[in-house]
Amino acid sequence: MIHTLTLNPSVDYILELDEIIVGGLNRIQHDTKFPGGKGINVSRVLNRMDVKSKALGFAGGFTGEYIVDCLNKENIQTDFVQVADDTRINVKIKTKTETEINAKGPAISGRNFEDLKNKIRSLSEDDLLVLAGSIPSTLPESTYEELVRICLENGTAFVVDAEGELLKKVLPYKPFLIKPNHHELGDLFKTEFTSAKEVIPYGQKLVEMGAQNVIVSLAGKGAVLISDEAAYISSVPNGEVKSSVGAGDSMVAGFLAAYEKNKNIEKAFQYSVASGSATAFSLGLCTKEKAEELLSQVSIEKVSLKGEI
Ligand SMILES: Nc1ncnc2c1ncn2[C@@H]1O[C@H](COP(=O)(O)OP(=O)(O)O)[C@@H](O)[C@H]1O
Ligand SMILES: O=P(O)(O)OC[C@H]1O[C@](O)(COP(=O)(O)O)[C@@H](O)[C@@H]1O
Repeated sequence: MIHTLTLNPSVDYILELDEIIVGGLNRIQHDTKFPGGKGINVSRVLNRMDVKSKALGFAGGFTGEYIVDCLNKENIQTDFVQVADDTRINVKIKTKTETEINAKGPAISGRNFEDLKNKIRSLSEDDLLVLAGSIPSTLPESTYEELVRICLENGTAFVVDAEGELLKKVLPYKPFLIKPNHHELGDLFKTEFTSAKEVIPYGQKLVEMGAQNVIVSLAGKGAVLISDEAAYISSVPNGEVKSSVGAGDSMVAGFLAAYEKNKNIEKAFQYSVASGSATAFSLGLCTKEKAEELLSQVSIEKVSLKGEI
């Protein structure tokens, strides 16, 4: 079974208004809240795609209760470690552009972390763990590395969607999939990208460092999948972006949902991009119907890499 891990979940509070007056009183035209955090978003999209998953992580206080409640109401199984402080609230301000204010999150005690490790220890080779998002500030940057070592011991495959050192440190353990966006990839290699093609050699470096499959998303400019066999460049559908919060997570969920059905990397990548765009074109996360409606607009070009690495 797929398990998702959100070490720093959030209540995502989305505020819509024409413009924001910094230092003034702003009245909101429309507001919504969602249970958020990258692993939770993956579980919610998987559920919409009829794939069962269990959401793990840390949750505390009234905000933690809200998240667990929302997930259970959607029929998503949860097994969160209860922490003393409140789960964070992340504010997403949608004007003509999107501004995100992500809070730090609660403190995690040594006991909390031990409890979580015991839950990861209970996974087997029939399971897959998705480790996604930032970690609470009280945990060290080696946290994901420590957890994927447990996966390796138990033969549990894993996927990582994280930035910087968190991501770098898990590569030697051979993640099945990683999904940096082009900014995160640029930060890793101290460079910038303007097109999908430019990303390929850097994706290949991540494959050399251990990743089995690397998806790099470039928002409206397309996406790239790189493995040791080939690279695929994808177009993205045209549409009006309503909110791109969770678009990256929808790509991870779409990829896993399709791969579980057909074990075909190229088709899973196409479904992944359609799912990301379906979320970008929605307020909230995509539905299966919306993702499938966009599928025919996602064209994939295969680029052979044999002998080029
Ligand atoms: N302007 C856009 N037009 C179409 N699709 C988009 C747009 N912005 C984002 N997406 C979809 O969402 C995916 C993830 O977006 P991106 O911003 O690159 O990732 P992340 O959410 O991880 O930062 C893209 O690959 C694409 O499928
Ligand atoms: O847009 P993405 O990258 O898919 O992820 C969106 C999710 O990530 C968050 O911004 C949290 O991100 P971090 O875990 O990296 O702090 C949530 O508020 C939101 O639900």
